[in-house]
Amino acid sequence: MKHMSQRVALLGGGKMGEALLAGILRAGRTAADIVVSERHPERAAELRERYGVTTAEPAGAIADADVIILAVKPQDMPALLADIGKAARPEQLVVSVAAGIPAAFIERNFDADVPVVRVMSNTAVFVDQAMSAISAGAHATGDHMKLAEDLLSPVGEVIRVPESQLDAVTALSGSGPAYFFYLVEAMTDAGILLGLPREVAYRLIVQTAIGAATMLKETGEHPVKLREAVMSPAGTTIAAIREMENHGVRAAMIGALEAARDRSRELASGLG
Ligand SMILES: NC(=O)C1=CN([C@@H]2O[C@H](COP(=O)(O)OP(=O)(O)OC[C@H]3O[C@@H](n4cnc5c(N)ncnc54)[C@H](O)[C@@H]3O)[C@@H](O)[C@H]2O)C=CC1
Ligand SMILES: O=C(O)[C@@H]1CCC=N1
Repeated sequence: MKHMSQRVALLGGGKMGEALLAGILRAGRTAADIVVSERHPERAAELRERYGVTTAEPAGAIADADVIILAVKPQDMPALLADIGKAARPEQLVVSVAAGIPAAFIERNFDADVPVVRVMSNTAVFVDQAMSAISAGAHATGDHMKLAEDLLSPVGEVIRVPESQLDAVTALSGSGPAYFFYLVEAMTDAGILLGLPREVAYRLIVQTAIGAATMLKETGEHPVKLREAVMSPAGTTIAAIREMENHGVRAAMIGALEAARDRSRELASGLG
């Protein structure tokens, strides 16, 4: 089936759900082919109004779907699977964007052998600059993985990883946008401390971040080389880098991402 005519059921209309909905509509899918299930009525109404999609309860939403996207919080996944476990069919593809929820957990909540592809994406889906990693569950074939790639590639980059790496992926790129927003916040505060108006500081930093990311992506140079090209001997940059090393910023980042990976692992514990 041409993937653009596939019918999609999106279960969970929150931040990631809306990012994906907006993205797949931008990619050319029609609202008529998408049914959203969102348990908060006012949120469901907002999505109907904004995107022209229909909404339904989970079991109703998946009835005619070719692809079922699970975009609820990990803690809400067991209840959602209880709602759709008997209705999901082997000819459908389930795509779960939930952090930490193993494909095997999702599979064993279905009566049939339903193919599951896990995805760890991020909110940059909103601007078609997402980083998505996908992993196959036990019943997912190469065709299912291709289907998931076709769903996600219009909204960003897609890579395939073993499911065992998805907790680390969540720490790096799933949560990753927040680390950069946090850094921008801190640098903006520094700009204010140094006497710049907030909006000037913010504009300087955001464009510098875009420039640095573009240099990393387009030059293919190692970040150490790119950093050394900025660091003039006895100059301003090395003065800042020394302070960062003195404050253990590098170790803090490593510890922070390890904590995110550990939390992703914890999300799976106690699922039953
Ligand atoms: N927010 C992010 O940047 C990212 C989130 N994720 C994952 O995406 C999933 C969703 O995260 P968010 O969108 O941030 O959460 P959210 O809380 O914004 O959205 C979840 C939505 O699902 C709805 N929901 C819950 N149970 C439901 C049910 N049984 N039927 C219908 N709707 C139901 C909630 O009302 C809520 O609107 C999570 O599993 C998260 O781990 C993955 C990558 C990035
Ligand atoms: O913070 C979280 O748990 C979700 C998963 C990755 C980004 N947001």
